Amino acid sequence: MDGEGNKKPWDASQLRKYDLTFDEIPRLHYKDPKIDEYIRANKPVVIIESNIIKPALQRWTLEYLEKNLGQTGHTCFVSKNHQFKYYDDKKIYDKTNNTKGVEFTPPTKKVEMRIEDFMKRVKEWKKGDDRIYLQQSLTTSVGNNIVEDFVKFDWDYVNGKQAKHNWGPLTSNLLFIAMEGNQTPCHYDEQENFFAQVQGYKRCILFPPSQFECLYPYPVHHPHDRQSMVDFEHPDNAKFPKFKDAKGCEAIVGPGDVLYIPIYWWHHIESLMRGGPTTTVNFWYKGGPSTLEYPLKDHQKVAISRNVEKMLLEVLQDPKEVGPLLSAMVLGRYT
Ligand SMILES: C[C@@H](CC(=O)O)C(=O)C(=O)O
Ligand SMILES: [Zn+2]
Repeated sequence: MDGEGNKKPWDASQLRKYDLTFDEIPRLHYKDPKIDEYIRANKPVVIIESNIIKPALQRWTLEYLEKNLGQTGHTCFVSKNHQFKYYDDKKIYDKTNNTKGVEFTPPTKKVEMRIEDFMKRVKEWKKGDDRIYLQQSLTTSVGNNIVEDFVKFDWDYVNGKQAKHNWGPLTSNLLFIAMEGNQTPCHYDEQENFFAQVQGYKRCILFPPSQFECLYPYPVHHPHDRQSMVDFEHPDNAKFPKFKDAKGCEAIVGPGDVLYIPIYWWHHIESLMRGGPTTTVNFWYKGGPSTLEYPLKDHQKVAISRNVEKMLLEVLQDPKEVGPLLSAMVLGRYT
C-alpha cells in the first residue's frame, strides 16, 4: 500500500536485485517552482500531474499505436537477453572498407520492422525467444493522428523550461515501446532529457557525473562509448572495485510522470518484470553553452576528459598507447 492506503501498481518482486542502495528522486507537482531549482542544479526530478504528454496518456494504447504509427518500417532492436546496450556502429571496424574502428560484435541487432509485426512478436513472445525493443524517432513518417496528438503536447511547458535554463535546441523525440523486463544498461547521454512515461512502469536508476570512476565507461573510441562496462547483475568486483561504492538515486515512473535526466547523468532503465509492455516518449535537447566558472561542474570535467581522450587518440593513432602515456603522466606525479 502507498501512503494513502492505495494498492501500489507494482511491487518489489518486479524489480531486479542490485547490491547497491539508492536514494529516492523527488517527485514534484509540475507547477512547483522547486523544479527549476533542481534543473538549475543539474539534478534529476520527477515532474508529476503535468499535461506535457496528455494526448498520449489519453490515446496511446498499443492498439492505437499499431493503428496509427504508420506503415513504414520502424527502428527496432533484437536481443538474445533482456539487455539492450546501445552501440555506435560508426565506431565498428569494417573489414570490407578497412575503416578505422574496433573489432566488435554488436550485442543486439538493429532491424526495421512494421508495427504490426512488432506487436505480434510482443504478444506471442515466449521465454527463451529473442526480445525486441522499438525505438523510433517521432518524425513526419508517423500517422496523422499521432502528429495531431504530438502537436497537442504541452509545448509551452517544455519550451519554457528549455528557454529558462538556456538549453540548446530540441534534437529529437523518441518513442520507446518495450517488452516487460527489457533493460537499457547504465550509460550517459550528452543531452538534456525529459523522459515522459506513457504506459506501464519503468525503474530509472541514476548516478551523477561525479560517479564516473565507479561506473567505468568504455573508452571514447569504442562502439559502447558512454556505456558503463559494469554488468549490474553480475558485477566483476575485481575488475571494477569502485562499483560497489557507486552512489545513485532512483524513481519508478508511471503514466504521466516526466523524469528530468540531466545531461551527462548516468541512467540504467528497465521496464518492470511482469508489468506488461511499456511506452515512453523522450525529449532530447542539446546542452546549453558551457561557461567555465570555477569550481567546474562534474559534468564539465567529464566533457573535458572526453576531449583529452579524443585528442590523444587523434595524435597517438593507436588506442593501446593512450593508457601507458596517461599512466606515465599521472602515476607518481599527480597521484
Ligand atoms: C532509451 C532510454 C532508456 C529506456 O527507456 O530504455 C534512454 O536511455 C534515454 O531516453 O536516454
Ligand atoms: Zn539514455
